[in-house]
Amino acid sequence: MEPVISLTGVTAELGGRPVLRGVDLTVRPGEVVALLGANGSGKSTAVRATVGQVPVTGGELTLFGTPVHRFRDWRRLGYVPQRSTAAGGVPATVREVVSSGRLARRGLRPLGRADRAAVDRAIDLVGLADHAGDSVDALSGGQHQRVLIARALAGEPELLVMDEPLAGVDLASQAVLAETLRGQLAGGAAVLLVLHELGPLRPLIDRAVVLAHGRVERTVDRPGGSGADGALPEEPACHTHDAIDARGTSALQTGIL
Ligand SMILES: Nc1ncnc2c1ncn2[C@@H]1O[C@H](COP(=O)(O)OP(=O)(O)OP(=O)(O)O)[C@@H](O)[C@H]1O
Repeated sequence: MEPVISLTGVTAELGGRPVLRGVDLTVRPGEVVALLGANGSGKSTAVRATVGQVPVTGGELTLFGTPVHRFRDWRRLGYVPQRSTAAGGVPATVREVVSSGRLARRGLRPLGRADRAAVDRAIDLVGLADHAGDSVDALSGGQHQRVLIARALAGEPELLVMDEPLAGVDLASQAVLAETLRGQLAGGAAVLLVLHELGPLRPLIDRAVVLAHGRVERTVDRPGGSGADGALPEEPACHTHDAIDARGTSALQTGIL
């Protein structure tokens, strides 16, 4: 089956510094791949390169078989950026922000019945039906994150790319997201997501890819499976710095990160 995302020896630079130093990564239809790694290891850059926001300086990156620089079919892809970079200060309601997720599908046509139904479905899926008319500025951080997820879902994408979708989201909402993703997967979607903790998404993940210094350090298949117990700790600490306690000794015994 043709991969929906394929990175082969991908390099990228930011501010003149190499950030991705030859990343290989494949996501096939229906797969969920998690990108893990310490702060600064290149996770967000890999994701942003995948959605065409960071230019690739070497190697090959294809989306649905097309080199990313020639890819135009963005309606097939839903993107949830890191929260801090998204929609800050925009005076819009939840429904308006989520409706913008239909843009790539409908262009400049007014919202049709199918568009409105998809928007309502997405808002419902993330549990914000009671807040659809609220200003996003009035939402909590975790609710805001759910709006961004709903915006991506509203486009009914074949591929979801999410940068830390669980950041600032409480456990109950993480479980809601896991259920939502399960529904997307049942519909055949593929998912690439940056995570700091696998949390309730663990059983859904086909492959965990750990980045270090802009390269793939290791790959763990089926981190939720029984055979992966030794490879992934119960709940990986994702920041190397977090694993160092006040005395400067490592608090992590078996962590992959
Ligand atoms: N705009 C920029 N200009 C220069 N360097 C940058 C820029 N953005 C990020 N970097 C650097 O690129 C490296 C990778 O950053 P990236 O955001 O991809 O890491 P990350 O793994 O997603 O980290 P985190 O877990 O903190 O989100 C870091 O060393 C960072 O300092």
